[in-house]
Amino acid sequence: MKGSFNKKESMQKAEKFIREAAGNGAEIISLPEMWNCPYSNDYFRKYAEKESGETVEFLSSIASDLGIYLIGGSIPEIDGEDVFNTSFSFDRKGNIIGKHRKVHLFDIDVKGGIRFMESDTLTAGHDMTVIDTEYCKIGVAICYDVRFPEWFRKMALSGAKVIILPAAFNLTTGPAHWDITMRARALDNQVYFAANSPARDEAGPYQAYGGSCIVDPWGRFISHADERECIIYGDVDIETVESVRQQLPLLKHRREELY
Ligand SMILES: NC(=O)CCC(=O)C(=O)O
Repeated sequence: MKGSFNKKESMQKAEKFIREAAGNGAEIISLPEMWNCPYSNDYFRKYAEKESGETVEFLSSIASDLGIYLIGGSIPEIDGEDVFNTSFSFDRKGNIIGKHRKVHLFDIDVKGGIRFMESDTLTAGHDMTVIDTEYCKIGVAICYDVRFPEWFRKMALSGAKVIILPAAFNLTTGPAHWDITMRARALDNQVYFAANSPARDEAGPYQAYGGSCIVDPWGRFISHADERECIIYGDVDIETVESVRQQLPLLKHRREELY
C-alpha cells in the first residue's frame, strides 16, 4: 500500500487489504514498514503512538475479528522520550505475540543517491523477535535489519522457518540490492522469506522501491510485486523447509569453532 499523510485513510486502506487477503484464505498477513506514517524523520515523532494507542488497538481487533495472524508492518512507537520503529504481531485472538523494535537503524549516505539518518529521530531496539504459531516459529525484523546476516542466522538457529520483513528500500539501493538480499537471507537460512514494501508514491517524502516478495527456502521467488499497490500471496510448506535442510545441510555443516 502507498503511504499517506492521513492516518485514518491509511488505516481504512490497510483494513480493506487485510480483509481482502483473509477473504482469499490468507492465514498470516503482513503490512509494510511505516504504513501509517510518512517515512521521514519530520514525521516519526508526530505520528508516534504508545503501545496502548489506536493503531495497535485497530490491528488487534482486525486480527481477532478475522481469526488470522497479523504482522502489523511497522509504526512509530513512542515509549517515554524514545521513538522506535516497531512491528507488533498478533495471534488469531488479537493478542500481541511479538514486538520488534528495529535493531539496525537506517543511517546511510550514498554519494549521488540517498542520505537517510534514522538515528536523528529514532532509537534502536535490542531484541530478536521470533513468534510461535501452530505452523512453525516465525522471525520478524524490519528493513535495514536485513543487511546483517548474523541476525537472521540467529533467528534460524532459534527455530524460525519463516521470516517476515516489513521494509521500504529506496530508488538508490532497491534496484541494486533488494532482490538479491531477500533471496540471500532465504537461501542462507533455508527459510521462507517474505518482504513487504509500501507501494511507490511519487508525491510522498520517500520513494519506496516496492517489489514485495516471497522467497522459498531454495531461494526462488514464489511471488513478486512491482512498485504498485497490491496483495501478494504465497503458500508455505514446512516440509519443503525440512527437505531442503536435509538435502543441503547448511545449518548442520557450520564450523562455529572456526568463525
Ligand atoms: N527503511 C530502511 O531501513 C531502508 C533500508 C534500505 O533502503 C537499504 O538499502 O538497506
